[in-house]
Amino acid sequence: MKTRILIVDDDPPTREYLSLLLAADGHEVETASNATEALELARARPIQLLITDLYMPGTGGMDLLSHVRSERLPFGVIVVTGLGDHQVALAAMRAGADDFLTKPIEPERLIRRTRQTLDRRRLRDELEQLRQQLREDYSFLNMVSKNGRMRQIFDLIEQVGPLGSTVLIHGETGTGKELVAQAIHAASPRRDGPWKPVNCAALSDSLLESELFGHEKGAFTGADRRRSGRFEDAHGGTLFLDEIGDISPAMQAKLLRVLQSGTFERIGGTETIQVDVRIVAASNKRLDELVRQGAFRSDLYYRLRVVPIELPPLRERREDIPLLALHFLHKLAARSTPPVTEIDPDAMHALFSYDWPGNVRELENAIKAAVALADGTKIQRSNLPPTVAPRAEGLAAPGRRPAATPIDLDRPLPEVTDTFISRVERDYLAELLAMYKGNVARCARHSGLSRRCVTQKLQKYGLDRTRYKDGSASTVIEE
Ligand SMILES: Nc1ncnc2c1ncn2[C@@H]1O[C@H](COP(=O)(O)OP(=O)(O)OP(=O)(O)O)[C@@H](O)[C@H]1O
Repeated sequence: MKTRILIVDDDPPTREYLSLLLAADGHEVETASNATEALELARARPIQLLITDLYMPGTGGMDLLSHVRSERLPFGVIVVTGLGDHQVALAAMRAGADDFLTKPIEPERLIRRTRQTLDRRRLRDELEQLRQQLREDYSFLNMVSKNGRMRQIFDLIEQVGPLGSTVLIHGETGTGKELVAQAIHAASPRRDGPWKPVNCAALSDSLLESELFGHEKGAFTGADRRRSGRFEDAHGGTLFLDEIGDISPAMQAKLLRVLQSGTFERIGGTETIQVDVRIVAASNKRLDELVRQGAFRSDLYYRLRVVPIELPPLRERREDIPLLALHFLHKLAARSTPPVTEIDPDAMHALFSYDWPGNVRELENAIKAAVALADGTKIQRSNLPPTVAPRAEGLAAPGRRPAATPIDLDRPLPEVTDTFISRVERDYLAELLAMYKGNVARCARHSGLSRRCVTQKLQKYGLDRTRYKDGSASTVIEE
């Protein structure tokens, strides 16, 4: 479907020029000569982008912009400013413009920036949709996923949850094995009974045995009183045996006996105890491999894997990354002031591109860290851990940092804060100095600023124009 773009300018030749270029790029274009007409058109039929001149007789582009944003009209806005109108452009960005274009507008720049803004808008709309769907379609007992394999697992949990069969979950670390086990418990008639998890890898053989089966008073040194084990405690509920692949052959034999008979004795005791417990086991090691290597008993393996569940790693269900990221953001939002509720598209792109060896847990931790670092209500790429979003390359000499150059002077400003403005302005001036080899007059002419203003700003940012004379300082700015 073609995108509809509305161009607002009081100057007929400009309207004509912009319309021809954008129509040639495959967009459907409408034009308006003033803000009132533009608002009527935008309300009458949906548009995806509004490109408006800022200076028009009557209601100007800035007022049009604030109408659009206060009415929450769902389209992108690019404002057109005069050469050197950086302050005005920044004010428009603050008021909700997606980008600005400086006159005179070259065709190639118009097309590129229009496409960029449309892409960003599309991404933002998709995120908004995701947010909605997150609440409606994609959650299941504390889990979220839109991935086909995961949805099949959710269906399976619904089916086998009520049956009481033993379940064996396999998945890499952090893929959600415990959450799935909890969901099985929650989907069963035992949901009001006890839920008892045991991490089998964390305990030595003797401690694990006592943890699972309990002990009598005096059974071993330090057993000064009788203690019930997890099997007993889980009576009427679910026992979750995590990292089952790590238990020793001796423990495997003991466990098998309990699973076969449904009975056991406490350590040091003679009383046979019978319990009604559902077993859910999990491992990040492949038990079938361990069986093949002779490290895990096959009879125990088959007893455990009555219902096997294979959890896919996050990199094989990338469509879940934005969904999970927003899910964790919502969970954390209440804890931060102001609440961090958004993820910048660049940051989302980094999340989406990373391989997540630590799976969902690593993603959750990355979002937690980013929320703690976020300045404002949005997570930026720079707030993410460096493993996820590597910092800009650069083998800068000590005390120096690579400039953000070569900066693209046509790039839309992603986030408008005072520090950001200063950084952009400094990088912009450094880029100009490099381009014009330190010639202030030419920098002034290019930027539309007065020479005095350029000189003042160079002083403010500690930029020494003489260092750019021979062209060698083009990539380094003194900190
Ligand atoms: N589909 C999901 N939706 C929402 N949260 C999830 C999902 N999967 C995992 N999580 C969250 O990710 C974290 C790790 O999940 P969990 O502890 O269940 O993984 P695990 O596979 O048991 O990890 P380990 O292998 O280290 O024992 C938890 O905080 C969990 O709540």
